[in-house]
Amino acid sequence: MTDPVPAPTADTSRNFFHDLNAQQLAAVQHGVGEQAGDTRPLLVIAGAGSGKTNTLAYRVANLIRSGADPQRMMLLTFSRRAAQEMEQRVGGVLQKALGLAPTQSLPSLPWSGTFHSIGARILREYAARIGLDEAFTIHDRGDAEDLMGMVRHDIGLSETKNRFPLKGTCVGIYSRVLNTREPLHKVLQTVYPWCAQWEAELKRLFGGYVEAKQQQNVVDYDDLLLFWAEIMAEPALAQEIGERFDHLLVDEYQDTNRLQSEIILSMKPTGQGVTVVGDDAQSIYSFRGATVRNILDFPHQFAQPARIVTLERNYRSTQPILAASNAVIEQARERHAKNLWTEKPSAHRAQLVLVPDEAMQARWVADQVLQQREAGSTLKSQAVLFRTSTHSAALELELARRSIPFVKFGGLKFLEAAHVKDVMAVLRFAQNPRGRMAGFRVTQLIAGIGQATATRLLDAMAQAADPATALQAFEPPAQARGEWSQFVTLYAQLRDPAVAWPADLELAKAWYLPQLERIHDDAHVRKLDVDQLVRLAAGYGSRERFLTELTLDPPQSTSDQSGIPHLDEDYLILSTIHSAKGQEWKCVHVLNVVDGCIPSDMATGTSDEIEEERRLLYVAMTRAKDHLYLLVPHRFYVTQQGAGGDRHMYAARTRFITDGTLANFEQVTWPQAQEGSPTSARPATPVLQVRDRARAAWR
Ligand SMILES: Nc1ncnc2c1ncn2[C@@H]1O[C@H](COP(=O)(O)OP(=O)(O)OP(=O)(O)O)[C@@H](O)[C@H]1O
Repeated sequence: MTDPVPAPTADTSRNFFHDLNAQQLAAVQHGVGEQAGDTRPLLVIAGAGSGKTNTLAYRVANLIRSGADPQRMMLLTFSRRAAQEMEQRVGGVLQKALGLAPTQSLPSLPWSGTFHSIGARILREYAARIGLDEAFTIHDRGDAEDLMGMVRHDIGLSETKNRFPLKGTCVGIYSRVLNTREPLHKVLQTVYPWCAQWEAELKRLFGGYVEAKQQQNVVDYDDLLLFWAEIMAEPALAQEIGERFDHLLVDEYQDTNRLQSEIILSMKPTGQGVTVVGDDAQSIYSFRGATVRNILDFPHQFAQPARIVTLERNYRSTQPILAASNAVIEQARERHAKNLWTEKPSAHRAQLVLVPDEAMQARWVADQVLQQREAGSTLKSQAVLFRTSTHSAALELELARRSIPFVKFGGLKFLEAAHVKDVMAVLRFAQNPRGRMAGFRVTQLIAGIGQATATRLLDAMAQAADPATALQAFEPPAQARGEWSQFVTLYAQLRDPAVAWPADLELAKAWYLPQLERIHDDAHVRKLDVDQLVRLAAGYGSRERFLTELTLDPPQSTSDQSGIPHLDEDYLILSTIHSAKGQEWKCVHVLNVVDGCIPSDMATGTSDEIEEERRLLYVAMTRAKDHLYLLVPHRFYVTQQGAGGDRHMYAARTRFITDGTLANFEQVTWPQAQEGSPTSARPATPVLQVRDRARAAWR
């Protein structure tokens, strides 16, 4: 139980609002206290760096100090990290404003989290009422693809004469249909035209996939939203759930999809108590089915029109950086108009740095990062951003060569590492004995058990009334007998309710480490991740919560990656633009600001895609506080080109920085052209294409 929050006094009110500007204040006070009669839903259009996070935290704190019950607030954020940060900030604001002692406990927000994790909680609570077994486990994207691949194979689609779409593409299509609420044929037509001929087969495949999930009692990411939306389509349940919450607040609303907006609407059809915050200019997740329409259409979706508050003062960037960013976004086709302004003057314009190629780009960035550090900026206050994870390869080499520590976000994720998946699979298989994917993975870790035996075991389990008993009774091949009986013992321990979390993870680890030694040469490196998993486990109340939360929002990095420094050290941030969302740094470098990269050559099909690429560049630029460098390599590796291309092409500056907007940038060419310097001119046409020859030798 948390202590009740003391009632505000006139004095604390003055202090409370002291830090906010007029627009932020309007958002914080809407419908609260004297304005309680205003029941309109609230849309906060928050320009980049305009204090969105702060404003939302203040609003939540203001609601609590005015008597709202934190247990009856649902706060939906984009990541688990954002939810935790919000809880801390709200606590901080309340502590400061109400003069609470540091020892006094602050209200927690039990219903804050991502749409998917809150969806998982609702599903578990309501499982019995919607015909779901509450022991369900959750498939991440990798598992979903594997299961789709199995069904694809089982129904004979992997042997079609013309190649049938790969399992990853099939999951992509399936997920898009669910999240956008569009019919299959439309999704095929608009996003996957090369798969349109397979419509009938895809339908059959998706039917089989749904069937398989149900048999195994697993749900995938999309089901968490879909089932939640379906619960909400049932009027009695919708009313019951809607009435459990007085306030529904959604952050990063620009990156929600149709299903998510349907959920909000059905929970609060009148719009009373609904607050959404976002910036249509920063919508960058349409590849996941997000639609910028949600934020554009929000004002008119409820029984009463919404109040719109626009935050236009930017506190992050200097005036020249903001001017350059505004110049990029002003050319967008459709948006909620706003005029971002700042009071931070600076003599430094954003720089457009022209370099000969990606190797020189890496050198320039490394030089610049060190110079900035000499000038007093820590490495942590600097970031290098890029469109795609692979684009930092040359830079990573250069940084390693110069011993500059860095951490990369947006590459291989912790949970994608094979050994982490192995341990998670052991826990999941114990949690849900019908989960075939986890079962396959785990049983094949046992020496002497291969695919055929694993299939025999899982079939027996699927047919049994009690799958765990079927596992105990299973007869393995003679050569696996010893190892098998160890596993059977472990499995029984993991299913024993007397074993309290996280002791079961310790048991799983003790069983797994010898397998790890046997399977991987670099077991000692991988063991660090397993240790990390055990450390993480302590933060979760139960195995079920651990599995759910980690599957939905995994930690970002693995020890496989080179040079993860200790957290107390200084290190440079490398990040994809997508993973840089919501963050800010003193100095920001953006790599490969060329056509073919931003916009990506994979995304130039439709004007919607181009618009999203423009917003991506805008998001990258608006992360910078004091210094912004956009790098334009002259020669650039492109992924899509006609036959015979040498895969490096002469690149042009991104189309989003037009000639008309160039005045906002300082152009720098590096290295400066010198007589006879090899980099001062385009290289001559090569006499010999050794790479072509090498390829031709195998044709
Ligand atoms: N009223 C204020 N006075 C002074 N500084 C502020 C105020 N509001 C916000 N800031 C500062 O502005 C910066 C940007 O805030 P925040 O990170 O919340 O922005 P944001 O709107 O979430 O940005 P984005 O959408 O671009 O990620 C932060 O450094 C924050 O401390």
